[in-house]
Amino acid sequence: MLLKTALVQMNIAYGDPEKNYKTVESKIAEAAAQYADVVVLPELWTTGYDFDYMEENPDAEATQAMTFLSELARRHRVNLVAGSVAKKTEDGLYNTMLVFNRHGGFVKEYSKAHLFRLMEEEKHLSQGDAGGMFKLEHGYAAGFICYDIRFPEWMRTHMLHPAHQPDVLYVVAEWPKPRIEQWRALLIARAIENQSYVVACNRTGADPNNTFGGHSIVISPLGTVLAELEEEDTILYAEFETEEVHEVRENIPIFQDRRTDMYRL
Ligand SMILES: O=C(O)CCC(=O)C(=O)O
Repeated sequence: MLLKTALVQMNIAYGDPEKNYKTVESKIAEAAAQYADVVVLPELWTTGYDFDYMEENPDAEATQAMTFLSELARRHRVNLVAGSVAKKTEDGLYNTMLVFNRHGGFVKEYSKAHLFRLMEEEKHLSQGDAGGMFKLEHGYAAGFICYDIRFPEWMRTHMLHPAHQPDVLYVVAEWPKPRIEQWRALLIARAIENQSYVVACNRTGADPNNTFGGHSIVISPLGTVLAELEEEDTILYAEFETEEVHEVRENIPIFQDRRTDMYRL
């Protein structure tokens, strides 16, 4: 299937959900007017890394965020890989990705599995303990959040799903500028080693502690960069044929050639 993706590389207003909601509403409308099939938002787009706000959040259970996203998906007839938001449950506060289909139907939530100590996530958040697999009209996909991309075994675990191998790996992030070369290198490696499309949306701008590097990027299963931004506040569009993963996987059948009998010392 030909899939048109739209990655919203936005500057997130720190601790100001009202402003971020307005931005996201207009960006989704803009992407839908360009006939995007899937719109991708960055990590923690409602508040940024404002942990004080997250802990006092009036929308603690993300009910408002979910209603808002569902309504936008339905109104604009777009699938949403809607970045992540802070979401409280009885077990803790999570950094949670939300996915909706074109009809506004809730598809998936995935809570960040690997918490990033350099930004003190482990002091404020709980780590998710379930996978990021989901299905949209284009087929199976998996979602990851920022630091997750440093864990190839986590992404590979999704590729080894017994029934459904994902074709597209979605990544949402607030990745700082000083390590943006690592962001690119890690994402290209993840695309090649998993023979999958990687669709990775980062934020731009700054908060009181960090400057973020942008470079939202779409990468083919061969590791070719199909589209990439620098640090501008804009939408990145890229379209690709999801079926191409099958040709790549048949040509160099890495999933058949794994030596699982040897992968322990
Ligand atoms: O791994 C990195 O360098 C950045 C990760 C990060 O910023 C995050 O997970 O929020």
